[in-house]
Amino acid sequence: MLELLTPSEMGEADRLTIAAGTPGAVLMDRAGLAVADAVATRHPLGHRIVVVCGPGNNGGDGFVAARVLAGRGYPVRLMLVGEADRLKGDAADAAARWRQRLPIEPLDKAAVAAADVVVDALFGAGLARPLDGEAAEAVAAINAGRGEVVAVDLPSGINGETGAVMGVAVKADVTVTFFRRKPGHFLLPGREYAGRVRVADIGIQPDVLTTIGARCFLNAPGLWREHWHPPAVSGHKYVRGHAVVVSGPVATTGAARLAAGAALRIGAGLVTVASPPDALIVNASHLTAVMVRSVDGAEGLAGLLADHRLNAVVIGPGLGTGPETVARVATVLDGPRAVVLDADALTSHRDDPAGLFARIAGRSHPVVMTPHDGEFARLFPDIAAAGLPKTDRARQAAARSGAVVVLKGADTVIAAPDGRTAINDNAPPWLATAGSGDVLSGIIGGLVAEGMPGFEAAAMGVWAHGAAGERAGIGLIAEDLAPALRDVLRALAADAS
Ligand SMILES: NC(=O)C1=CN([C@@H]2O[C@H](COP(=O)(O)OP(=O)(O)OC[C@H]3O[C@@H](n4cnc5c(N)ncnc54)[C@H](OP(=O)(O)O)[C@@H]3O)[C@@H](O)[C@H]2O)[C@@H](O)CC1
Ligand SMILES: Nc1ncnc2c1ncn2[C@@H]1O[C@H](COP(=O)(O)OP(=O)(O)O)[C@@H](O)[C@H]1O
Ligand SMILES: [K+]
Repeated sequence: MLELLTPSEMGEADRLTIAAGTPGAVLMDRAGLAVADAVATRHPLGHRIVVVCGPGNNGGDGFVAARVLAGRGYPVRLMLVGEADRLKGDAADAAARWRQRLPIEPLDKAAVAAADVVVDALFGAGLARPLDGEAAEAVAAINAGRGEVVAVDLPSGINGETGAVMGVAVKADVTVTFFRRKPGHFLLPGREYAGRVRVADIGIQPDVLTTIGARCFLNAPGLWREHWHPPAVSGHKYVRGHAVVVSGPVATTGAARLAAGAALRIGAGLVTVASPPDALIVNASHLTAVMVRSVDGAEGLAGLLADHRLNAVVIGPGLGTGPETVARVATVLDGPRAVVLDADALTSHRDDPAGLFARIAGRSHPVVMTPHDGEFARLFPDIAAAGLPKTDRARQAAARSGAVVVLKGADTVIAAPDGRTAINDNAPPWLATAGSGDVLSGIIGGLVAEGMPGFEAAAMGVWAHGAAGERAGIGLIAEDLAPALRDVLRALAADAS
């Protein structure tokens, strides 16, 4: 159930289902019934219900829900934004059945304001342009009301593919969507408008997903858990990989240590900080379980990495930008190891991103990049400027670079070069704190050292980082994250057994 379908993919699911013999009207009846059930489980008989319908099939679902709820004895009023005689197809039929017993009213703002529950059936997958006029007024009235708001499929005004607000949008408490959730439920700002998202089965068969080629997922353990193995009874540290984190100069060593501690905590068997000689004393005096080695420049790094048991490298946090960093990145990418590129390792390639991508091309070991928006725009300026949904930005960047791209933020998107994307939704706002990104790069570095494939390691890393942040709670500083990973791992291991 982790697939997320864009409105056009959902339309395809709809068409395939209808072509296979289920009439559209049946799908609409099931959708409307699911909405009615969601309202009825939350509201006792007697609660006043207002259903606000739009001109398309989202409105059609609203007509069905209104009829079902009225049939169960709720006081229901239905208001249509648009002309009743312009309704078409299944929606027109659903409207006709409603009208056999009760009237279609124009928008009555006072009634919307006073309702115990408002069903938002204005627009869903068919939203085509920003809302204005009466539709925008209806949204304002719904948002001003005191009752609970139950949105049909999407909060009206939210773009189901991008999560963008098209002019204005309904703030829902609950959104009832059908078959599968949509990217717009999780990409910001959509996530803040959707409330709790419920998925209703309306009889669309999962095999349509293969035909559609659904490639976007919600980031949750089901996406990667089978690729993660808790320590085995017969295991030892040498089977869980050896991660190297490259340290910056004496004044900026903390980032590498944060990453190294996280790599060890997530489960890498051994972790070494590769330290410039003049920073060795600083690193050594702060590290215990993490090892430290004195490594001078790109050449020194090449010497350390000649030992191929050191199978994963995290490079970038606190490193400094410039040709020396470019040279070290080239060294790291030139050999059989997994690589996580973060922060200064990314920014240092702003003048020659293609040179970096050429080094990544054709590698058989995973490369994961973890840019925030600023770093992303330095490496992929055209993609950043094209106004694409976040999922498409990350996907295009992964395809171009050959790396797994983790485009960070409150709604981090993970994308693989093969086109898969995952949207993360578990990161609490207090994760946005100095050094938090360094910890993330270390977590992912630890997971690729353990042998996880790049996409799954990146997705699990982002999820575990969010879960650790949630467990540590408000007031978190980056140092708190690695300790909090213990609880996260314990729960995952218990779940896997
Ligand atoms: N797919 C499925 O499997 C199933 C789908 N189902 C349901 O169908 C919904 C999709 O229905 P849909 O395609 O009719 O689109 P919908 O969201 O009602 O909007 C289109 C209408 O709005 C209009 N319009 C658009 N933007 C506007 C604006 N800014 N301002 C004003 N008007 C605007 C547009 O007019 P036009 O652009 O043609 O002028 C058109 O009239 C989906 O969300 C789900 O609830 C379920 O029944 C079960 C199975
Ligand atoms: N509003 C937010 N809510 C949740 N997580 C966030 C938010 N803003 C940023 N993050 C997360 O915090 C981390 C910050 O990383 P980064 O920008 O590299 O910061 P730093 O360089 O200080 O470590 C990323 O994992 C990012 O996804
Ligand atoms: K809606």
